[in-house]
Amino acid sequence: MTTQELIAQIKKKKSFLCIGLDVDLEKIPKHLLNDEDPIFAFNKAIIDATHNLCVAYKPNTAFYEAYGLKGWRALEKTVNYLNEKHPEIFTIADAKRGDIGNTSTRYAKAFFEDLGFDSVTVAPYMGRDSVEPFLAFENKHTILLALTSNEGAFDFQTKLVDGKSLYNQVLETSKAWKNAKNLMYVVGATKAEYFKDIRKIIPDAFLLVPGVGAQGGNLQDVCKYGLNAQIGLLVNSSRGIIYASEGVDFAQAAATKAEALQQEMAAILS
Ligand SMILES: O=c1ccn([C@@H]2O[C@H](COP(=O)(O)O)[C@@H](O)[C@H]2O)c(=O)[nH]1
Repeated sequence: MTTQELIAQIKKKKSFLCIGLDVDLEKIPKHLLNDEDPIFAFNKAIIDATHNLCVAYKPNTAFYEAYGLKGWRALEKTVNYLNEKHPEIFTIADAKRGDIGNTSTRYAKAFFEDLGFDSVTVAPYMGRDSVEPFLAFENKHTILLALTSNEGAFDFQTKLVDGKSLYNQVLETSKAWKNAKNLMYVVGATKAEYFKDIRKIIPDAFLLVPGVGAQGGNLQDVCKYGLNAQIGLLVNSSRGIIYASEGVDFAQAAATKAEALQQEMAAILS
């Protein structure tokens, strides 16, 4: 998907909501456990109920890898379902990959070509040659970890290196990489006070912003400095939406939570 197609979808739906599909069999409604593929059954119901309210879905691959082959098959069925039924939706494999160049190429092929995701999250710390293999794919997007939502972000990412914080160095250095137009960045909603400085370095890039909902991040705070002329934000909520109810009404309850965020976004955009 091109960035322009993503922006057009955001404007049409008045939403920059990304829903995280982090499926935990211990948290999904019990009646689904009788299904042949409970993970996919859960995702399909959530997608059917919420696709008009969001522009992206982000399965975190850890939640699928944890179930071995069954999990990978459910992940594949989920992204196939999205690509077939809702091709306008932006898909994010939250896999946090990155390795030496030839290995990164295999990761990129796995997520972009085999599974057909629009984007994948990548860790920047092995440097340029570990990220450029992902950037080589036309109309696919590499979402680089910049300033993450967790407490541990302060262990390294905010530390000064040559007078600048490490996450700052990640943003500035990566801008010069080949095909940098295919870069987006992860910035946690819990770090809203950093958005002003981040936008000075990367005014035009899209930011994937996890941490609203269960982690306590606030949409208004993120938008104050995070929004740019092309919107430039994908704000993610996972547990806060998909586990709104444990009952048979779970998908409707998820839609109600998603709609509350979408309405807040529509008001901000207007
Ligand atoms: O900095 C980061 C990077 C990734 N994540 C992931 O996003 C979701 C957040 O889930 P919630 O349930 O809405 O808290 C999850 O998959 C994380 O692994 C993040 O939270 N922070």
